[in-house]
Amino acid sequence: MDKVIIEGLQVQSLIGVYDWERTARRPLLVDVTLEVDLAAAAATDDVRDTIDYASVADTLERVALKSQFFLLEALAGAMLEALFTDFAVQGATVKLSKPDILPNAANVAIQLSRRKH
Ligand SMILES: Nc1nc2c(c(=O)[nH]1)N=C([C@H](O)[C@@H](O)CO)CN2
Repeated sequence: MDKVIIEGLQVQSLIGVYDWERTARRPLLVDVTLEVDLAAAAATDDVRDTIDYASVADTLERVALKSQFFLLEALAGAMLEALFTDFAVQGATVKLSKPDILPNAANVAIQLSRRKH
């Protein structure tokens, strides 16, 4: 299956389990892969025949900004829901990274994948 991919998209969200995390939004990084048939766009060279990755980025930024989840899993789930609502995708994977949160780790992340049923 063809894919539309965004890597390292920075979004802002109020997120975290602990009180000290719930006073201000923090930056998160999103990697997203959308499963979509790109044959038409490859043939027509027309952005109207594909999924515009700028619109995908807008959706992800909006979901992150308006939410106040405790867990990365819940935010990733909300992002997947919005992606399936806003775009004609067959499947999607969202990886959410929370950099600089564990002193002895380069990164922490969760990844959720869903397919259209
Ligand atoms: N699987 C997860 N584990 C943890 C999360 C999370 O979102 N998913 N979050 C936290 C805290 O909020 C963390 O950011 C601070 O230690 C802990 N574990």
